[in-house]
Amino acid sequence: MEIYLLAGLAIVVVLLAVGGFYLVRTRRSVAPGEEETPPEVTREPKPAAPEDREKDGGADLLPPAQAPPAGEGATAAPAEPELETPPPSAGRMVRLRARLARSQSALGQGLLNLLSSSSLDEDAWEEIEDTLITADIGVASATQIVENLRTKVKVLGTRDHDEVRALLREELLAQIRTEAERGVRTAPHGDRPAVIMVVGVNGTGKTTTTGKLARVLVGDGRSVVLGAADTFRAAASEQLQTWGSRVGAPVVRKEEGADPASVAFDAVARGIDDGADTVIIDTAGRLHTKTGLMDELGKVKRVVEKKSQVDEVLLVLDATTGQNGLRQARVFAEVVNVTGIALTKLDGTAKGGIIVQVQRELGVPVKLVGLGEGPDDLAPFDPEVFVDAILG
Ligand SMILES: Nc1nc2c(ncn2[C@@H]2O[C@H](COP(=O)(O)OP(=O)(O)OP(=O)(O)O)[C@@H](O)[C@H]2O)c(=O)[nH]1
Repeated sequence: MEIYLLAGLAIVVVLLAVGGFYLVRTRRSVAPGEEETPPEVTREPKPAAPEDREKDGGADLLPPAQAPPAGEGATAAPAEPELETPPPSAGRMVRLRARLARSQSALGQGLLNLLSSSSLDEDAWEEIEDTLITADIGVASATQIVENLRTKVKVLGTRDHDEVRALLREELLAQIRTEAERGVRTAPHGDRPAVIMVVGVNGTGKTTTTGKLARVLVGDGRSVVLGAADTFRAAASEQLQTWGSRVGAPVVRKEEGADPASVAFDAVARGIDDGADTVIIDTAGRLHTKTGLMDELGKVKRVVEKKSQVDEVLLVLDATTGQNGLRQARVFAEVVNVTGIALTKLDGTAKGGIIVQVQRELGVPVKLVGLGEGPDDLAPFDPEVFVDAILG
């Protein structure tokens, strides 16, 4: 009997020892954090709910916050990309004044030297006019400025540097100021976002300006949706996605070659669904034929207007392209109702006079100026800051 008891006890001890050994081994093979993972967390990314896809209108909607960072496992919560806080629109041009002064002050200094010289003869007046024309101010405006200055200098009999500067400032401002409202219309209408179409020839800085404008608006506290309707070049949509990601603005995009009007429509639909303040649509601007351009931009506008009115059609113009750029601008103005001009690359040319000429020719104000390749190098145009930068 005792033998049976002892044998029973020995079996229990052996079973306990073997059980303990396996328990320890199993626990060691589990990574420390993993044992807390609830079983229902799956390794597969959750497919989008059908209603979400419907809401996106089938477009490739890639808001950055939802895209998992490359190389990370699907179990890890997608890291929120750090969003940038761009500076507000107010005071931007003042901050960029040094750039303007660098590119434009040779014009102002040349004019001031000529005007305050003791021998202000016919040749000097001709040289003043040539200097203005060389700065792309246009013949009509240059002639008018010279005529007005001649009269004033004669009447006042002045050569004093400060007085001459004040006269020139007045004349330049008179040419640059316009009656038309210079602010970009970005405020929503009730539950509908403001819609801005950005048009222009490729390479002028259209996509960059669209991205920079989104930053200006985000800096002013507005919510923005971007539409990559330049489907002609896949890189343009990628580029816009990057701009949007940096400030948390959703970008509505589709595959290369997709119908630009459908992207624009989806972008506005997304803007309405999201309760966004402003939708900005980057369009393709290849100048194939005038009819082709008219058809494309006309269709984009018509289709957008099924959802919401178009508040602004901003024409992007490269300041370094001079007369060629103006010719292109004329074509755009003929096919679409341009409401404002975004003049880019003003940091790269001394021909800031193009502002006067383009406003005069197209009858629409320059609303924005690009003063560099940096993300915040776009500013609402301020004529006084501009003229003061020219005159030093
Ligand atoms: N220096 C300077 N460069 C600028 C400015 N604005 C845009 N650019 C540059 O101009 C180049 C063309 O800009 P994009 O925005 O790609 O031009 P786009 O008109 O959209 O052309 P696509 O993308 O081909 O449609 C880029 O290298 C920009 O960085 C500016 O104000 N100053």
